[in-house]
Amino acid sequence: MVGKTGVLIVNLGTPDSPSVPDVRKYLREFLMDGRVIDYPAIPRWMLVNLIIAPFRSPKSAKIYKELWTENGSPLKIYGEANEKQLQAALGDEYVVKLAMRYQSPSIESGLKAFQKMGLNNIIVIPFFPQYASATTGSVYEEVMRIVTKWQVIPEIKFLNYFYNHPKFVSAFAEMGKKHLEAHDYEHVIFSYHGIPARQIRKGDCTGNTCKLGSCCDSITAMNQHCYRAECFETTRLLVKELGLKEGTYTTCFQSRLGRETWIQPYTEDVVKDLAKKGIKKVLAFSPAFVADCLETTLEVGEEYKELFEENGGEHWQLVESLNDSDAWIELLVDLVKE
Ligand SMILES: C=CC1=C(C)c2cc3[nH]c(cc4nc(cc5[nH]c(cc1n2)c(C)c5CCC(=O)O)C(CCC(=O)O)=C4C)c(C)c3C=C
Ligand SMILES: [Fe+2]
Ligand SMILES: [Fe+2]
Repeated sequence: MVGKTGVLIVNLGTPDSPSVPDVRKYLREFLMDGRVIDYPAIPRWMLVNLIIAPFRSPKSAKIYKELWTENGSPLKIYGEANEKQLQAALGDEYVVKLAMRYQSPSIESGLKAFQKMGLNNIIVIPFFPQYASATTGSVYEEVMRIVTKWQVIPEIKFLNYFYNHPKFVSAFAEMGKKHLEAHDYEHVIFSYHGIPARQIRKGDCTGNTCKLGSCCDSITAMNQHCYRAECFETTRLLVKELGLKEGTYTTCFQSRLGRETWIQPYTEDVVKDLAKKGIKKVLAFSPAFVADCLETTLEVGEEYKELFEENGGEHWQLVESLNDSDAWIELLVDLVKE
C-alpha cells in the first residue's frame, strides 16, 4: 500500500440550526432517501413534501431548540471531537474526516478531500452499531454514487456493523455500571431506534423470512443481516457483561414514524407496562446510538421519563452514549486496524 489511508467516519446528520427552515431542509433530504422512506419516488415525494415536512418541521424545530447548545447540535459536536480524537490516536499514516449522511459536512466533501490528497485507500465507518438499510446501507449507496463517477475508483473498505464487538459491549456496559452501582434499579430497558417491520422482511434475502418474534433470539447464518436480531444480540451481550438477571430487562424499539407497523415491542408500551406493574426505578440504555442526540437525550431521557412518571414510575435514568469517551476511540482504532 502506497501513501496514507483515508478514514471516513459517518453519522446520520442533523439540521444546520434549529430554525424551522433548516429543520425542514434536513427532514426533506433525510426522508427523501429511498432507503429511509422506501416508497416509489412519486408517493414518497408527496408524503415528504406535502405532509411530513410541512407538519413535522415546526414540532421538530421546537425540540431541536431544546437540544441545541451554544456550540450546536450534540451529534455534530461529538462527531467533530471524534474526528480529532481518532486522528490523534491513529497518527499521520491516516487522514480522518467526519461526514454526515444528510446535511453537512457531506460525504462528497470528505471523499473529494481524500481524492485531492491522492489517497487510494479508504475505510468507511458508519456510526451505526447494527446494520440497517436506512442507515449503514444508505451510507454505502451514497459513497458508491459518488466514487462510481470518478475515473479512478479508490480501494474502499466498508464496516457493516459492530453490534457484537467486545469493545463496543464493554464501552456501553461501563457507561451503565456507574449508574447500576449508584442506584438500586429494578429494571433495565434497552431501547433501539425502530424501523418499519416491512424493511426487515424486505432485507431478508435468505428465504428465512423474519417473523419478528423469537426467530430474532439468536444470530445465525440466515438472519445475520436482520436489524432486529442484531439489536437483541447487543442486548444479550450487554446483559451478560452487566450480570443482569432474567426478567429484569427488556429490549424495545423507539421513534416510530407514520402509520405502518414498526418492529416491536414499542418502547412507549414497555414503559407504560413497567410503570403499571409497579416498577419504580428504571435504567435506560440506547445502544443504537454512539452519540447523544435528539433520540437519546430528549426521547429516551425526557419523553419516556415523563411517560413513566405519569403512569406511576418514580426514578428514570438514561445511560449516556459513548460520545467522546476514550473507550469509544479505542474501539474506533480497532475497527480501523482490523
Ligand atoms: C440507529 C440508527 C437509526 C435508524 C435505524 C433510523 C431509522 C429511521 N429514522 C427515521 C426518521 C427520523 N429519525 C430522526 C432522527 C434520528 N435518527 C437517528 C438514527 C437512526 N434512524 C438519529 C441519530 C437521529 C437524530 C439526529 C439528531 O439530529 O439528533 C428524525 C428527525 C427528528 C424528528 O423529527 O423526530 C426522523 C424524522 C426513519 C423513518 C427511519 C427508518 C426507516
Ligand atoms: Fe431516525
Ligand atoms: Fe427474526
